[in-house]
Amino acid sequence: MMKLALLNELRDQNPVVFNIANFVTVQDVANGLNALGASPIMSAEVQEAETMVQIAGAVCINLGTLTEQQIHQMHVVGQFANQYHKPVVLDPVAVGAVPYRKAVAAALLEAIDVAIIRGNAGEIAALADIDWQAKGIDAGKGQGDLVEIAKACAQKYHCCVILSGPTDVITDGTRVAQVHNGTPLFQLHVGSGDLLSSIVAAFTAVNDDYFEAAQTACLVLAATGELVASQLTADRPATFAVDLIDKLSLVKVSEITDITVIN
Ligand SMILES: Nc1ncnc2c1ncn2[C@@H]1O[C@H](COP(=O)(O)OP(=O)(O)O)[C@@H](O)[C@H]1O
Ligand SMILES: Cc1ncsc1CCOP(=O)(O)O
Ligand SMILES: [Mg+2]
Repeated sequence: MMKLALLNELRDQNPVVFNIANFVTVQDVANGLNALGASPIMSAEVQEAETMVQIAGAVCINLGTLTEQQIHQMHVVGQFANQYHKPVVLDPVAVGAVPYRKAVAAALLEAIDVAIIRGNAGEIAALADIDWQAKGIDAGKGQGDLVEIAKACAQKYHCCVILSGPTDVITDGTRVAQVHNGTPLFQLHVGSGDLLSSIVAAFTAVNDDYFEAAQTACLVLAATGELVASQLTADRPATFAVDLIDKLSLVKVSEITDITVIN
């Protein structure tokens, strides 16, 4: 069930979201979370992993620019997150294009209980072992039914899955919700997916029904982007990115409710 009141809850609670981020989009993610009403913190040092997890309401692990040292940190952080009952969101960047990354993600998913996996079609299909032609960090092309792919991934890893794209498919392996809001401008801005994953983590920090938290996060970002795009006179990816940060801090529940397209 969609619960947009969670946006106000998030702003009241201002949860700390601990991100193992990539070096490409880290600032967008920090500013986007901050604007929305969460409190981002990034760390790459394994020595402070336990404290970071303790002070956080949720953890987002992004594989974007992984190194061996960081993979070790991801395992340590994930284990502390499970120990302290903090939800983990995994963003499996480019696992559909790079087999090494798929192996890293599979090992993490074996070792750690993850609340939500958030990826594009190419990434989620790869994790579900379904044939798809992913392209770098992008979804690429494939034939399959996106709902069935997302469900297969959720069933395989016993967690919620968000398969994002023009329509976001959200599933716990049985129940399915789809958010149809958004704008193609998201695809012209590198980091839209990373921001979504961290926003998903922020909502899991304030709501322990992860299927519900995932839906709200997808709708809030997609609808906010759609509102921003409706004010632009041409496709301006850079302006879109800046205006998106502004709108994430200004957007009201009523504005999102007015344009919500979900089933
Ligand atoms: N063509 C599109 N139309 C509407 N929204 C989109 C479109 N493509 C992506 N989005 C939105 O962009 C965000 C990032 O998703 P996505 O592009 O799938 O991630 P990634 O950047 O990891 O590939 C999501 O909120 C998704 O709903
Ligand atoms: C370009 C790039 N290279 C490694 S991570 C990254 C950013 C991925 O961002 P997103 O998946 O959110 O578009
Ligand atoms: Mg991505």
